[in-house]
Amino acid sequence: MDKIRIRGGKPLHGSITVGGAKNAALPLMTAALLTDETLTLTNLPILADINTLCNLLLQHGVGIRLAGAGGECAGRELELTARDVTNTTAPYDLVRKMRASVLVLGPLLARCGEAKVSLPGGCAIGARPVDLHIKGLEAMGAEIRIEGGYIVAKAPKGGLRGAEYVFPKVSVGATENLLMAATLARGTTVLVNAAREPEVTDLAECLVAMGAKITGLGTDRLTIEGVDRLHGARHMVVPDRIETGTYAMAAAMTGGTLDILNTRLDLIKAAVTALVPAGVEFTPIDNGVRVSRANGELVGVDVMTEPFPGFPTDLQAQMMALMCTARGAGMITETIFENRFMHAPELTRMGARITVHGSSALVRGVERLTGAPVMATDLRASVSLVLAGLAAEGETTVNRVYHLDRGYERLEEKLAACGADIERIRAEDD
Ligand SMILES: CC(=O)N[C@H]1[C@@H](OP(=O)(O)OP(=O)(O)OC[C@H]2O[C@@H](n3ccc(=O)[nH]c3=O)[C@H](O)[C@@H]2O)O[C@H](CO)[C@@H](O)[C@@H]1O
Ligand SMILES: C=C(OP(=O)(O)O)C(=O)O
Repeated sequence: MDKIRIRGGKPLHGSITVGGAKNAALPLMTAALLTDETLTLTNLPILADINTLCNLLLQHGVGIRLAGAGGECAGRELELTARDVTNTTAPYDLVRKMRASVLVLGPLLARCGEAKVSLPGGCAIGARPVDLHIKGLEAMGAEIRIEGGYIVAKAPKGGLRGAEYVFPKVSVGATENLLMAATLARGTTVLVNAAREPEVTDLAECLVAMGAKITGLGTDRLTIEGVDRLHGARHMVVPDRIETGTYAMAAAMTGGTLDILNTRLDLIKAAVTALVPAGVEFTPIDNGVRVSRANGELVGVDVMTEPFPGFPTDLQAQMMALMCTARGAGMITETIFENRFMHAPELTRMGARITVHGSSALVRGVERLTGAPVMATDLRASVSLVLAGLAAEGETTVNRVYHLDRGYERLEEKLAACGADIERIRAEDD
């Protein structure tokens, strides 16, 4: 397995270009199942998760063509054409690799009237059930049973029916699945307490470009009037706000200045609201944002993760790494996932002072972290260890970096170009 070795203590200076959001690109790709025409996605990130979903869509019969993969992010295009859906089963071997695979359920059911999708199962950060996806589709008339680890779903005669569904808790994935299913349902669907994440809005905008009738974009109440068919479209994937926030924290933690390009400040408002009192300065620049420390010192702040527009859980681990070297203490409360502090013991190996009590972690800043061998446990935990390594004194080795490759494109290259001493040790060279 590849590792990443970092010799810390070098301030980062330069510019980093952010890619399209993984968490937008994945649902957008599954939307291709809704039409027999071509959906072209631009600003596509090249990531392990994108490959995994390509493999799943290929076995459903989707034709896929990647253009311009060698160029800058904005030049990347993926053409997806589901002229015929030849297979409505999403097998365990592909679904287990990535939870977002469950997003084929709504589109398959809406387009083909049936779907058999492996349960994605639990994962490191929490149990992550899919009950809301299932209940919402049942409200639209689907008959669903769980059989042999699969969700086996059938639409009623004549197709899914519009319905009102009130989410008992906010779910990004369930909102996306139901939104896609509703575009081809008979009648009107109203999704209440829907997720408002920018990636959900990006999906809704793409569906509208494909001919869907959706109102309430960006709000927690989405109204979808079903249409008979959708057509092809060309859509640019929204910039990755989590990648943006991660590099912003890298600049602040190393005491450098980064221009983060191809992104939008409005996507990370909640992070900015937390980071400014922590001593981070954000200056809007052309096509992005400049980030540095305001007065040389970071200070501890309290942060609670919440659904958008609150502080994103996908930036919680990075925020914890930042607070490890801040003056004073801060409390981080995780309200979305029940097991998302696995980076805490690894950060502690680097000298951090963190006490976890249930869903809260008290982080007391230390003068400096020291390099150590650490283990990545999930995607954002991994990158928090990279951030800690960049700020630490001495050498850090992050093991199991395949997690990182799910969500960060050319991470070590981007950081090295800004002065980080970071390299990937390939398994075969180790
Ligand atoms: C590919 C993608 O976009 N992943 C993101 C998406 O994951 P994902 O869509 O899986 O996350 P959800 O918003 O669905 O999960 C939020 C909470 O709801 C719970 N829940 C969810 C569905 C359900 O049927 N029942 C249920 O109880 C989950 O266990 C979790 O506690 O949103 C999360 C929350 O912003 C992010 O951390 C992930 O990076
Ligand atoms: C948890 C994440 O992704 P996923 O939902 O694909 O596991 C993430 O992007 O941080």
